[in-house]
Amino acid sequence: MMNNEMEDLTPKTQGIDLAFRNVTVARNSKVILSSISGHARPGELLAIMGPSGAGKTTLLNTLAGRVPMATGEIILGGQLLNKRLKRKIAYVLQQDIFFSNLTLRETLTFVAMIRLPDYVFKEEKMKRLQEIVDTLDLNKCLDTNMGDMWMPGLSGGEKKRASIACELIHDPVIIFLDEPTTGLDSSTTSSLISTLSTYAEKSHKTIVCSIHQPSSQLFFQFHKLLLLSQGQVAYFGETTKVIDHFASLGIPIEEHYNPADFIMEKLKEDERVRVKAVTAMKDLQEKYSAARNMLRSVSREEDVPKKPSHMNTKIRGAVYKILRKPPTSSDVEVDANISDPGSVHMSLLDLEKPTNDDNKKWPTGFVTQYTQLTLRTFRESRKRILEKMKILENLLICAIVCLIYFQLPRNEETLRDRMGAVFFISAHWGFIPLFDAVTSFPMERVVINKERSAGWYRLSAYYCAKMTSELLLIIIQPTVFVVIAYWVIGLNGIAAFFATLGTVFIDSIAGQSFGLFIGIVCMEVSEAMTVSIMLQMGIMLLGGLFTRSLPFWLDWLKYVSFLHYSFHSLMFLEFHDAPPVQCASNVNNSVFLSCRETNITSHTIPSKEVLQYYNVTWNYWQYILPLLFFTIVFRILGYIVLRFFRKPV
Ligand SMILES: Nc1ncnc2c1ncn2[C@@H]1O[C@H](COP(=O)(O)OP(=O)(O)OP(=O)(O)O)[C@@H](O)[C@H]1O
Repeated sequence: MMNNEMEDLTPKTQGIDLAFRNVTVARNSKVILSSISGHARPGELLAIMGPSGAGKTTLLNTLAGRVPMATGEIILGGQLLNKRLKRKIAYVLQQDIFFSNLTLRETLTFVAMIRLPDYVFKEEKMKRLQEIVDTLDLNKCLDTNMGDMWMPGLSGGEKKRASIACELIHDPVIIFLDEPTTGLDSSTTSSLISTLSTYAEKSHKTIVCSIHQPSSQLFFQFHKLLLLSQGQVAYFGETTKVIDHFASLGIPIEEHYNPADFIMEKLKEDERVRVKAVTAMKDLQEKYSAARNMLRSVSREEDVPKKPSHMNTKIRGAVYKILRKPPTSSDVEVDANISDPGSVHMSLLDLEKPTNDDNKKWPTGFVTQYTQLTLRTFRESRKRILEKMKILENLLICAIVCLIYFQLPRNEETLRDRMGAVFFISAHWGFIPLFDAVTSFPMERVVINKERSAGWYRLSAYYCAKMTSELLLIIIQPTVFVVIAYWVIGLNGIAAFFATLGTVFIDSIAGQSFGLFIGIVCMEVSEAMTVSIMLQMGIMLLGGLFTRSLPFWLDWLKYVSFLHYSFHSLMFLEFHDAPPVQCASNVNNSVFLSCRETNITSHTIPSKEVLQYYNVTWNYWQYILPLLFFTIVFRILGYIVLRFFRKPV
């Protein structure tokens, strides 16, 4: 059970009022939300309830500033929602989105380090983290993997609490939760809602939470209720007054009936009840809106103290009468003045003056973000890249290559095999990181989008971390492979060995860059895989092993294949300054001039001639520089696509 003693949790910021007026959202000419108004104060837990498809998630997304096409007013602490305020909102999404390979401790430590400002010492950050872990009773699963549908990890309830912990860490002023009880058993649900309710009261925070159909015990833990039906307000007010309100509309809630169940059933089953409830709310809100406008015009006139305003006093009296006596018998709370940015909340505006820290776009600086993201990506990727099965697969492939090409004699008959071995090394270590990278972006896209939407860090910090944290990991396997295969096959000597190792690293990094770019452009694993397989075929064919002379109109294509450069640079290393290659036993069949010349007795082919025969006519750096160029260009292009074409909402 969760720890309801919230004393430990010492939030530094007080919550602020939330008010929204006439929020309307339409998509593809379909109205999803129509003129939704309401408000919540610090210390209150507001429930947004309604049948499936009523618009709860859309409303929460809109209130969190994530629906650009929404119209209406959203006012936080007296100010219209802006970028600065958006960063103070915590939004716990319906799905719990995490990196599955990280433990809860690693996940929460990352969040604390990146979301709490740089001026807070690490010890303080960890203390705050521990308070939240205690409050949400997450101690016993700190070292469990987050997990996903393929890998066992935290339970549904623990994951939900972990999502909430990630949002509470940065001490938000307002918290939105989209159906936090989905998939939880009744005792976990009840414990979660009572934790939220206590947290709202004790820490004076405003909490808005969408919920399907709570039990009656749970229902009354919410201070306020906004009932949605087909995108319209069917009730807004105190939860305790909902029964009286429906009774006043001629819809009495039967005794011992769960009010949430009753209302939802009535709204769903009987269109007349639905229309009645919506119309009553609309009338009520229109009356209050008119009263508020009158009040506002009176206030404006009074700002110009020219004439004594006994007329105004009369109007005021009338307005207050309307406000005191709503048209239904219940005291349904309607946004009378709290949502008015021009009146009461002007005072809050002064209290909420942005500090220098508030004005900062990001909670932490680039260095902290880069360091923390590098650490997290390294931990997450380590388990993926150095997966046991992958290591085994590569060792097996290495063994097969060693058996096939074991101690190749250096003669003309085996020259083709030698070339095949070199091609295999360059293709294998170009494509393994390519395919790994192709799937890595689409797989982490959901997590990154969630974090980018909430403004956790700069895209540049994430991208640089992603580009550098995996470098060390992607060169481990080719190193093992080359160290073994190079000597078993019997390739060129020691100097060429180190150059080959370096070239294979660059090949792998070029492959990874290309893969990352495809992954960013496609963003869906299946689409990215299809594109990569098609490109792999093209790259292989243009690599230089299968085709020596391409039609002139296709010949240029080889220059856009990274494999062309890696293969040719490895060929250069294999035959340049290398021991001579013995001519074929029947020199008349030799393709090399040196072997066919009768006056030559050595019967060896100079390296230069071999290289020329295989069209390796450039020097080493002329092959390596384009490879490096590819690496850099694809990384830059990847960033541009992510930055401008893959923006989260
Ligand atoms: N992009 C869209 N285009 C068209 N209709 C949409 C779009 N997004 C949502 N809707 C529709 O808007 C309505 C409200 O969706 P929303 O997800 O907000 O409902 P909800 O109350 O949260 O539902 P649930 O409880 O099932 O999660 C639904 O009918 C949905 O089909």
